[in-house]
Amino acid sequence: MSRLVVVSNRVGIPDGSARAGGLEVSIRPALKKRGGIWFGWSGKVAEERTGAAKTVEHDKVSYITIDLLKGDYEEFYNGFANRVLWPILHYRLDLAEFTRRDLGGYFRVNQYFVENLERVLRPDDVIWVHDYHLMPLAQILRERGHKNRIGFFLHIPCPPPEILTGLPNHERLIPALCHYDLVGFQTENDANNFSRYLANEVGLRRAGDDGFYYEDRVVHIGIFPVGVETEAFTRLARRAISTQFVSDVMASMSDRALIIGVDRLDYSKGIPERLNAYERFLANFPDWRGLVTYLQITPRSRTDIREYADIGRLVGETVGRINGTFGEASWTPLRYINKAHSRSSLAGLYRYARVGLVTPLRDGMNLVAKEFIAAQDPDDPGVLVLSRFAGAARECSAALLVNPYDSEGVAIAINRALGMPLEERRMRHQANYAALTRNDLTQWAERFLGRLEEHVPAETETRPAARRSGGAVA
Ligand SMILES: O=P(O)(O)OC[C@H]1O[C@H](O[C@H]2O[C@H](CO)[C@@H](O)[C@H](O)[C@H]2O)[C@H](O)[C@@H](O)[C@@H]1O
Ligand SMILES: O=c1ccn([C@@H]2O[C@H](COP(=O)(O)OP(=O)(O)O)[C@@H](O)[C@H]2O)c(=O)[nH]1
Repeated sequence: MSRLVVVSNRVGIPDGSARAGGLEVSIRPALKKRGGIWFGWSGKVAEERTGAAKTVEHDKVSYITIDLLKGDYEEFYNGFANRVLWPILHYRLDLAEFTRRDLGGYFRVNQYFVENLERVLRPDDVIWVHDYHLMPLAQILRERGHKNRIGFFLHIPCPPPEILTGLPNHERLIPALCHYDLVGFQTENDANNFSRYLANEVGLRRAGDDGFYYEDRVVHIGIFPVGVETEAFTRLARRAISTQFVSDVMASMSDRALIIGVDRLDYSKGIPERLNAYERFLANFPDWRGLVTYLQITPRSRTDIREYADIGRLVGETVGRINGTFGEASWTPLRYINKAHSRSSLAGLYRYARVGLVTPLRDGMNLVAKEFIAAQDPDDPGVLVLSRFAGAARECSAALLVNPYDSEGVAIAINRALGMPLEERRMRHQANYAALTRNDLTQWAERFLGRLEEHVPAETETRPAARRSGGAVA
């Protein structure tokens, strides 16, 4: 079996810290099983380029990281990746702030990744690149003569061509993905949007059921919804429920029903809209006042970006308003926490909660939704209220699916979840849990890598040059 080299902006070095972010969570077990290299950013900003990558060896995996310079961090991470690609791929053209300087920084850092990566690359390595930070990586590697099999997985949504074409320089960025052998998406919708873009905007010709001819090669497209380690997470939750941490939370609840939300502080997660829905719930279903507590765990994220600071302020104000309006001396309706929690603590809280609120405005997958399901006691499960715009809604269709923009509808769903009869809760939970076991995290990685490795090596799979411009292709 070839050596696996995973490349992503974030690298999950196993240092025991609680970090919020699904990409790290999803890659770690796959690499642990197969071994290999995990290459990416250290998360540190350095004064100058030393050129030295740092390596940590742990359990068959070499974690190799490089620092970014302040300018790289600003232009690549805060700039083009998170102020342009993140909002646009989450359907928020209105929030994108494009500058040519940031675009330059994006390509410069991708080039820097490649220069460091090729020091450790072997010709038969299988390279798996993750996420929107590194879209041009394969093109740069190919231009430097690397013929490895290279796959790309997009963890976040891919919007329709009508939105993608609003991305400045989309003509350079999106077709760059065709230098990968396999491009994977979370849902059918994302994959179809990408295919429509390639067919209609780039004018590529289809190659079989799942690919397109591009220059002298074929790019394959696949759907690989990220899963969780379902059974392991269930065991974690079973153990965590009796820890001191969860016992302390329970004791503080005075038998009130727990509603829980866990999200990075990100506008894509729909937190203000969710809080408005909770406010509506308290207003429209007054019998529940004093009987529920909503706990929102929201670690800060991307704090140097204005939109993230804005959303932080808005959430803080909304929490204050709700507690001020509905709170009593003996009851706080809403607890809002910015501290990141360990997965074990979260697992225990999910199991104890009666309702999980996962209502992003748009989300690639949302692992919190799947973890909430995995954590439940099958004999007495809580209910998941889930946005229809989260990738997880495809598989977890037995959740109460809601439109996160409709605060009254979400309020009704919260009321329904809290009052749901045991039989219905069990049926919904069983259906969702079965969907998770059909596609857990190990299968996700195996399916992606299996598909990547089943194709003949890139250099031998050549086809006639594709049409590079023009209208739709049948
Ligand atoms: O690295 P950060 O800027 O701190 O952000 C954290 C991660 O957020 C995003 O996660 C996504 O991947 C999840 C797993 O597939 C998916 O469930 C979720 O819907 C996505 O939003 C981002 O894609 C990662 O690159 C970041 O590391
Ligand atoms: O305090 C926290 C908050 C979140 N998470 C984890 O971070 C991941 C978040 O992934 P998700 O796909 O829900 O969203 P993302 O943040 O990647 O957009 C999940 O595994 C959470 O359990 C965590 O470990 N501690």
